[in-house]
Amino acid sequence: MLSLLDLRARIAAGTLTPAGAIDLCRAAIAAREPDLHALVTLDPAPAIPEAGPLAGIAVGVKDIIDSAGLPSQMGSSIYAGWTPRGDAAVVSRLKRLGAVALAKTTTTAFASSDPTETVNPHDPGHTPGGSSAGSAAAVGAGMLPLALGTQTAGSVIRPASYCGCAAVKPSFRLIPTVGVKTYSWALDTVGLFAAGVADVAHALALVTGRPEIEGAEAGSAPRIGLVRQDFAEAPEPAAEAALARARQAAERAGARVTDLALPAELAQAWERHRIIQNYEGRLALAWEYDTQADALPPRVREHLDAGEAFSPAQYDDARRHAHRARRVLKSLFADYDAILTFSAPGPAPATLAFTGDPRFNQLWTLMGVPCVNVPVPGHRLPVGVQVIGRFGDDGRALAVARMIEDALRG
Ligand SMILES: NC(=O)CC(=O)O
Repeated sequence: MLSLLDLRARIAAGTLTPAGAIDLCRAAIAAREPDLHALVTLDPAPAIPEAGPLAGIAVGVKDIIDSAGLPSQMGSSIYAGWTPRGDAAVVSRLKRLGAVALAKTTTTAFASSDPTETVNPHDPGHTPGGSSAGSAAAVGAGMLPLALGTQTAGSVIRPASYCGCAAVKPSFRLIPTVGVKTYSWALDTVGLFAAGVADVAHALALVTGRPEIEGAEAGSAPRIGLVRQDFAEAPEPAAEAALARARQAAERAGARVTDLALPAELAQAWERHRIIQNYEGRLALAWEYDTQADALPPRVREHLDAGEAFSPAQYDDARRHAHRARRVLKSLFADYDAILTFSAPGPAPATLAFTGDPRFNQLWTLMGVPCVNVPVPGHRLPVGVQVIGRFGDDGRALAVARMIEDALRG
């Protein structure tokens, strides 16, 4: 994969120019994209700033996030050719840092769960995951050093796990969603994909203007709660093995890892995630649903039909459960520095018709807490584990994730 930090170091050392770094991506895209189908649009002649902390860094932008002058097609025929005038807030920030919005990456329709044409960079017979399919695949394939995604259920962490790259779904609203097509205003979170955890941390610190995110320390003996989320169906053996390896690596690095059973309030919130997601999705996509329902692919249609059936009382009840669970989780974090759990039920499923199950992700999206995917080496197809921090403690979550990543690589 292309490391953002490595490219920046070579540019700082004068052995690579920003234009040269972009050319490296173009060459990798030329080599891999014909088989991968991760990109929707490639900017033929983007401005390439010479200066800035992200000068020379090409970014993939999920096709529900606006980049001025490039179409935002939402993975749907309804928006074929739709081209926004301006940048989404996060894209504008990246450009100000010197980055180049080189390509729009594939998304499932409206960031829901219908498949895209993108394939897994490690095996074309397997899904790359979703909904941020193209971003995860492009970074995992070494075509881009940085990509933007979004997560409403598991759309950053799960595809990163399937494609073998690092990713962060930050604390809720840490990155603005202005200029991002909304599915659920209570859940949608902009996330980042990059080769390794250090690359992701560097990008998040710059994008948010918070250098403390990159400077945070894991501590000499971080307290890690190992959470199995037993309320979700059991994972596959490969995910179990990855979690066990990550636990051993964390303990080798000095962490104190203890099994943590989540209180009932968390399971109750977990099972109500879909009510909030689809009730809000039905309202957010009212124009599309009311005027062009036949153009919606089957899974989006199914989710919006479900949203149509939920009452305001059910929605309000789900939000009360979520609020209660956030309070319980906050008190849990008094005794832990991070949580370690599954990123996905297993390796990428051997199909292109299904983007995978977000059952190990959805609770944490609803809780609004930072989640980091750490690739775990040793499997033919990538399997990741998820490091989760308390709300607003993105730096420490990334530091603990980095500690585990280093120990796994050691
Ligand atoms: N947008 C999402 O998070 C949906 C998913 O997890 O597949």
